[in-house]
Amino acid sequence: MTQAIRDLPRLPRRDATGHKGTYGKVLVVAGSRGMSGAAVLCGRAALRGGAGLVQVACPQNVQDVVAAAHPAYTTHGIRQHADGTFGDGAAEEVLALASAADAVVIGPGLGRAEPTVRFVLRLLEDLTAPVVLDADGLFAVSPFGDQFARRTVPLVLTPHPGEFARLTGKPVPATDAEREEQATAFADTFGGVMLLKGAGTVVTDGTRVYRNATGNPGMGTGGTGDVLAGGIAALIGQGLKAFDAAVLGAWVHGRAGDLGAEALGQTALTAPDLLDHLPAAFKELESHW
Ligand SMILES: NC(=O)C1=CN([C@@H]2O[C@H](COP(=O)(O)OP(=O)(O)OC[C@H]3O[C@@H](n4cnc5c(N)ncnc54)[C@H](O)[C@@H]3O)[C@@H](O)[C@H]2O)[C@@H](O)CC1
Ligand SMILES: Nc1ncnc2c1ncn2[C@@H]1O[C@H](COP(=O)(O)OP(=O)(O)O)[C@@H](O)[C@H]1O
Ligand SMILES: [Mg+2]
Repeated sequence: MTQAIRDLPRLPRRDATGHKGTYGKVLVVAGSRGMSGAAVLCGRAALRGGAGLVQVACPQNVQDVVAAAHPAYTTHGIRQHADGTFGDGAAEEVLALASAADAVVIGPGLGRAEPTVRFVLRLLEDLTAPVVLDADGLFAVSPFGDQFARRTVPLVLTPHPGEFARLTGKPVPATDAEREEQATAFADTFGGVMLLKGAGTVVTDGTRVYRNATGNPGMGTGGTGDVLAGGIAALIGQGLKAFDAAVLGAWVHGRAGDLGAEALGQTALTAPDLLDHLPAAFKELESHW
């Protein structure tokens, strides 16, 4: 194994008397017509990540498809525009759901139309639970401005290099050193957690910097990032601080990818295979309880 488990944040042990209320309620705000899979992968990852309860909020037109993809999360069909994206008034519906959430993921598969951007901005204004912002959620805040700096509610941004470039307005960082330097400067300025994905994912809060060594190029396949976002939210829901959840989430996600590649090879690996290998990756962490 490339990184010692003892050097990672500890996976919270599950108390003998714990119950689903103990392990966090995760709300996934994701999906639109044509991208229901992003919501499914994220919701399933939150379950695999150990969340006590997972709710998936998606536009009405994809609710049945999302619900049919897994029996263990609940789904909430939110009002929509004619094109199958979150509609006018959707933010109020989602905020009502989020009032009971311990962590919220916003972004996978939302789309990028102007009303969706406004929807995301409205959620970020009013949410009081920690947020993992990914994919089209990141698009909505790009380029990243002062209005998001020093938020009191924890915010974890999980861009891939293309999304990071959109956030910063600069070209994609060319070297590992540049990735680390730009990610750290970004996190320092906005006061949250930056997880810059790709080979050698960097996680930083502007002061601490973790470079992840698990994972492999087999993970360069659609939907693997949606799995990561759901997993991090689940760890926040179990009580980890945002930075620790991002570090442990990156490690276990990459480890699932490595176990998946051992079993299946890199070429044929798909995002659902990561979900299937998360149990073995988590068991490695549990062996250190
Ligand atoms: N089943 C589904 O419904 C899926 C939906 N997805 C959604 O599809 C939408 C578009 O997401 P995309 O990420 O494709 O869109 P983007 O246009 O943001 O990113 C794609 C581009 O980013 C750049 N990029 C990505 N990784 C890079 C790296 N490591 N180094 C350098 N450049 C890199 C590349 O130029 C790539 O073509 C999002 O809403 C996303 O959540 C995806 O998550 C895939 C699965
Ligand atoms: N060569 C690689 N080595 C390690 N991890 C990788 C590699 N390529 C991709 N990944 C991982 O796969 C995930 C891809 O996320 P993302 O680009 O958001 O995918 P999607 O949006 O399709 O879900 C990230 O966690 C990234 O770190
Ligand atoms: Mg992505």
